[in-house]
Amino acid sequence: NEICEVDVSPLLSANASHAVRAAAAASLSEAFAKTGFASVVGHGVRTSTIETLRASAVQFFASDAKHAYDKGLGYGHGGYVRNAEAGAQLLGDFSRPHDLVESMTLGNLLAAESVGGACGTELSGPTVATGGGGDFGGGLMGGGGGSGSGSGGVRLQELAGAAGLSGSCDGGGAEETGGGGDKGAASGDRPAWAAFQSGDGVPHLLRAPATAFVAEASGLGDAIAAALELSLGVETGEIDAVASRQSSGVRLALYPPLERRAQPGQMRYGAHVDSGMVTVLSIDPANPHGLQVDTSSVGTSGADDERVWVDVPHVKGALVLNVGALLSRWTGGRWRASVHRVLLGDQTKPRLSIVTGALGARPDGPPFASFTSCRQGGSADLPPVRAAEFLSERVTLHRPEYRNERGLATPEEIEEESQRIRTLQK
Ligand SMILES: O=C(O)CCC(=O)C(=O)O
Ligand SMILES: [Fe+2]
Repeated sequence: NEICEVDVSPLLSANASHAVRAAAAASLSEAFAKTGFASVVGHGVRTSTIETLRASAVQFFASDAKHAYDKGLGYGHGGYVRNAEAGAQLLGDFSRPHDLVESMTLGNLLAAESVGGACGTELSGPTVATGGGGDFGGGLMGGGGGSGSGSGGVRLQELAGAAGLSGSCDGGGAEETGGGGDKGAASGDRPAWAAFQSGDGVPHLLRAPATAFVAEASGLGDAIAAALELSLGVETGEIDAVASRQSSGVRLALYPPLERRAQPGQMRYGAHVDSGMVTVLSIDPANPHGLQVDTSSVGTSGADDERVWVDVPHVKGALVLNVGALLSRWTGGRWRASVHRVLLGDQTKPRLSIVTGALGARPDGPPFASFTSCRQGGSADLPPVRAAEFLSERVTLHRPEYRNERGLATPEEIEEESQRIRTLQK
């Protein structure tokens, strides 16, 4: 398989020799240069931590209480959304129905580091995803500015009450799926929904497992920075001026079993490139198929029939890392932001992805074109961009309502916008 497996443990260890670190950096950098993707082991996240978060997420999505986290604002405001993402729009393709995914975006899990995210967004304005994840998914899971979670308490309580959640929150299965931590809070004389309200927008059920996950994944930011330094010759100071090494958000994406046939052209996640720096993905071991990467060199403006799709293999214990559009720009295209998609796969089974980011763009960073060592000095250079603007625009691009929100009515207007979008990344 063309998706390389890389052991990044030397990049996380202070004890490894320079030669060993340089070799690991070279492997990761090669993978990012070739396909933009790597299956990474030695990443520092315990299997039990991933399993615990996975079990809690399954329980969360199985519960009606998830609707209390839907702010009613669609994608880009954090919290829970369903059928509210259209990944193909990130490549300027407005012809497809929404993706068959529901997601819960949690930002600001590491309060002291609230701005870290790697996933793409990390912005804190109300128009941006508050969750971390960074680029995840489609895009963005940004690091998580956390602002979107304010006001939560009362509204969540009202919503939960209105939704009649004061009984059990399980809907048939939550108790069995276990994850542990929350049963105590959801039993006894405390209404079940109360368990979902603590933590200012982060369900109690998810807070500890998601926080453990991002904390353990935090070494990956250093690993990516080390790879930039050792393999691409980027200066440490330059990295830290535009990027944060700590992601604080998570995006949980559930592709539910299909109840009816998908519409023509519909996918679990349409072909897209991620938006931010480096996305970190835990693939569902119970339903690992579906994620594919375009290994052709046609890039973002290629036609569908020119693409060469390769399955991203499920490597036990590995996390999948992939490069986003912003980091690709900033490395002068040396690291590729590859087009990828999630096919329907086994539609009878759910598929649950856990997404965060490693290395996030600083939301307050200056306009930036590329690292000095990666500068091409020619027409191939893309102009400087401010991460905050770049990422928030891409957050809104996920929204199926984008066309209407932008007032794009005629085929010509849509085509013009599509072409503009395709020039946003290398
Ligand atoms: O769920 C997956 O396997 C990948 C999803 C994805 O590409 C994304 O969230 O950016
Ligand atoms: Fe993606």
